[in-house]
Amino acid sequence: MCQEEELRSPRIVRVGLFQNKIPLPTWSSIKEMREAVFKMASDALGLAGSSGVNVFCFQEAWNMPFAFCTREKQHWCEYAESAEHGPTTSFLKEFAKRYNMVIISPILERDEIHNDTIWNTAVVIDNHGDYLGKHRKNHIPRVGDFNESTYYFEGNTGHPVFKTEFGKLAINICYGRHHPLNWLGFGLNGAEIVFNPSATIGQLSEALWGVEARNAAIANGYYTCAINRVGTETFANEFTSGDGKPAHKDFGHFYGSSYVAAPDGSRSPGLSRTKNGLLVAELDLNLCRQVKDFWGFQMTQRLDMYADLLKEVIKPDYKPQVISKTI
Ligand SMILES: NC(=O)NCCC(=O)O
Repeated sequence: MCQEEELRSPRIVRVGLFQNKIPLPTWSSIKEMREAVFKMASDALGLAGSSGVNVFCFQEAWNMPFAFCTREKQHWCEYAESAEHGPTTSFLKEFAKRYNMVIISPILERDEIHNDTIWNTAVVIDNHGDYLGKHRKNHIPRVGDFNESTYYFEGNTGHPVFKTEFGKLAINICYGRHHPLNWLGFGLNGAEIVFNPSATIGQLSEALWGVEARNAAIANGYYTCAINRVGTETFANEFTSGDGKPAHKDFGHFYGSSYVAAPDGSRSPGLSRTKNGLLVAELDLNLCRQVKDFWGFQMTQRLDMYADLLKEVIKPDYKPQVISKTI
């Protein structure tokens, strides 16, 4: 619970987390899909705008089927677009300006300047409708049907924090939530809210979902906003999971359950496991410093000691520091 302070006024920010099913079957044309998904987004953004949301975030790869399970290149790579000037960013700029709202838009990015490379990228549009910057997913899964390394490499944008009129924001895309150092990186750069746009399924990760972003909020003294995709996506062609089981056409159930966690360990209820939804939560950013002052996790974190350890561990001739009884 955030306390009143003598010297600082409350810094209230309203966040909007949107989880959505794809509105059309996966085999629809890209043009039809784009039209339908943009229509759905307009409604969600309108609702967020009328609810006074200051920062809105979509789920990972929100405007396309989560097709990476198929390992097919044709069609799916056509969804990739410029972060700066692509159709999705152009579409969202208007809404950001109209509703005075920062919009975080995780998309499949195509970087035409660098040889048409493809990335998993979150685009940040500021509340004046201007492109502010982008972050590329740092950790790419190689687990189950999450065959994302077929499409793009690990990101090369570090741990950027976007300074906005509504606080210092960062984005830790999906699988990056399993990496405590990734969360730490955004904290070290001063993030006050870290969004975790995701696409993950029941059998794989539901047991971890409520723990990881919440723990990151506690450990790093910032708010976290975990947003998961929702629904079951079925594809035209069968694919295998490399586990000896029969080929199949669907990925499993994306279980939604988006939520917000605070640096004091409290959290919001989660959205539905099966339905689209917009979670609106009001945060007082002053809580970040209050929790840091109280617990002292940052003051006691001994970065120098861990920096030395990491420097040693990455050496090819590193010998693990194990002490055993010699006879
Ligand atoms: N999209 C993505 O990174 N999913 C990986 C599965 C998980 O992290 O739960």
